[in-house]
Amino acid sequence: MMIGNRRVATPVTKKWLLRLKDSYTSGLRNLSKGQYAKETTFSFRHTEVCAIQTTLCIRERESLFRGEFENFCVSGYMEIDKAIRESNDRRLKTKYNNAIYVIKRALALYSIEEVAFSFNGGKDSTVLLHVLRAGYFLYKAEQSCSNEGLNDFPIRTIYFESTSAFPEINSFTYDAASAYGLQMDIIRTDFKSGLEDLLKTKPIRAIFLGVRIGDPTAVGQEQFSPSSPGWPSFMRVNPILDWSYRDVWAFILTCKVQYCSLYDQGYTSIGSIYDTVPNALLCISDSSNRKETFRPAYLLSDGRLERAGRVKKFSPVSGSFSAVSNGPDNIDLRKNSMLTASVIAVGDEILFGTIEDQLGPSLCRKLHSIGWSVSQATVVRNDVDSVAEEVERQKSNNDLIFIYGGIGPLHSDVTLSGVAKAFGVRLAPDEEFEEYLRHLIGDQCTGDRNEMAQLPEGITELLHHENLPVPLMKCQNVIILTATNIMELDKEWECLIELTKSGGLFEMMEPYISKCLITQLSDVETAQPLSKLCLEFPDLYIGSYRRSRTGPLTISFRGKDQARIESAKEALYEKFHPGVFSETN
Ligand SMILES: Cc1cc2nc3c(=O)[nH]c(=O)nc-3n(C[C@H](O)[C@H](O)[C@H](O)COP(=O)(O)O)c2cc1C
Ligand SMILES: Nc1ncnc2c1ncn2[C@@H]1O[C@H](COP(=O)(O)OP(=O)(O)OP(=O)(O)O)[C@@H](O)[C@H]1O
Ligand SMILES: [Mg+2]
Repeated sequence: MMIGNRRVATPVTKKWLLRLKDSYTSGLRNLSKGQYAKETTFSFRHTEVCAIQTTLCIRERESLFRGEFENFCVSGYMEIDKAIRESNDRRLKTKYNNAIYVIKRALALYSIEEVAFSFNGGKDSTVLLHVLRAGYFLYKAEQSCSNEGLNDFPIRTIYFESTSAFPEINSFTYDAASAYGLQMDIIRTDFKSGLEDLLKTKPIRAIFLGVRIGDPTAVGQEQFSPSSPGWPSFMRVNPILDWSYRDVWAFILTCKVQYCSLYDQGYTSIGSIYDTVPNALLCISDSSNRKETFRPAYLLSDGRLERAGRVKKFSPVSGSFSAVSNGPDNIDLRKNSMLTASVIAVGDEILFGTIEDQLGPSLCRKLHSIGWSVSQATVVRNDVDSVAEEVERQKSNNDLIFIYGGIGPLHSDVTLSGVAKAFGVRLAPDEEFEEYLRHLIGDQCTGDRNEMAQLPEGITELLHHENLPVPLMKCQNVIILTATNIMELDKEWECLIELTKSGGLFEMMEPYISKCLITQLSDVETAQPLSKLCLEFPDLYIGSYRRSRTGPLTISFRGKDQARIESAKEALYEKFHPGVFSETN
């Protein structure tokens, strides 16, 4: 593959490099030092080759675009079209051609007054801006059989401006609008009412959006999708719906178009200032001055993790993650909030009683230690439907589900199929996962290996950690553990916590505190006062249990507020003679 005057070998040999981070960062380091001669050959995986390719493009680009906004460099639609046609990225060409086809179809179906472009300065929006311009001018050229008089871009552009947008996004949007002569309608209300008002006064029937498969809002959408029930009526046109994260960056870098500067600071998908941080997967920490810097967005190797910088924001007040969804005043009072998980073990042997499940109880303790509640721990049979039914039941009632057992190449390893079925997707081969397996299993085993590399399509995130030989998997809110014993579980848990701290995988809550009292009082004596105590302290979990019918009764208090636990304990003491309770762990 020729990139500029350098040659980078595509991975023709079987020597794939497993450690993605190390291999490509060292590759890129070398490249940036300019040590490689014209014919240097690398053995890289396709994502790495793409990263190197984009780096080379960006370095050319940097020299072209210094001085960004003062001198916004305009790309003509002909240049865009030419850049794609001349590129040897076949996949990008296909994606581009499909998008142009969708745009031409839309323009054939609706008049120019009836269409609008929803533009917000994000990377997907930026791609759409250029593809839409190219599509529009190509369409017009076909119609009029000439290129003359084709300088204006008349498609109405709508921008929902918000005070919670990043200033960089705002200024990029305005700069792009003036550079490309966009006719902007600025709307300062929410999407729905803004669109309602707009559609009352304008004849808009179709809106182009930069939505892509993998965006949470893309679920169920096609290239032409009517707006949802309850929304004003229009057609959503999604020309880049099937583009991946890689395709987006390949387009931007191949066409050398400008994009918002935040993407060079580690932001990979941009929402509001309250719910977006740089993607921790791009973080370079400098231990000498304790400073964190971030690599640019186009270097994110696994596009499925583009939203890892969304939703959670580090809260300096509490020193840990908190949910900040609606603004700074809404900092979560984590003591009162509750997140629930459920735990599913897959294994006929546990149900036969041949094997004792130790992972479930350990996982429950671990979840409690990070402040999560466990709503249910179940064991299901090694059977696709049993797994699917249980996951389906639990996934909407819990924030997270942990599932283990039934992972591997054996006939009884049905967990992934069950998870796929629960989400209504199929299992599909995953190249990246297969590489991990190949490294782990070696080349002796071929048949089963491929089978194991099939993952629920479109919903699986691989959770990489350097201490894990094979990544864990997350399918929406289901985390699939591969541990088969406590030691392996401890290790996987440690990795999950580290990933959470660096990338906001799930939320760490205020841990639970518990206190236990023991007494020789009988159940009959304690029953009524305890019931009353539960009503007085509804925010605490107050339980009681015996380890034997004749031994002492244990009363446990569990909650997140030490003072409340102490008050409940005192309130219980007051209901009985002094000295009948003693404290234990
Ligand atoms: C022009 C436009 C049309 C939209 N139409 C719909 C719709 O029909 N149904 C819907 O649920 N959301 C609709 N939305 C909202 C988006 O699905 C989504 O909530 C929004 O783009 C925020 O995405 P983000 O959370 O990734 O930033 C629309 C948004 C825009 C800008
Ligand atoms: N504030 C907004 N104004 C206009 N259009 C918007 C706005 N927010 C979202 N959209 C539309 O929804 C699409 C999807 O938004 P999304 O945030 O997923 O992508 P993006 O902003 O283009 O890129 P990124 O994923 O990097 O944030 C946008 O491309 C745009 O068409
Ligand atoms: Mg965005």
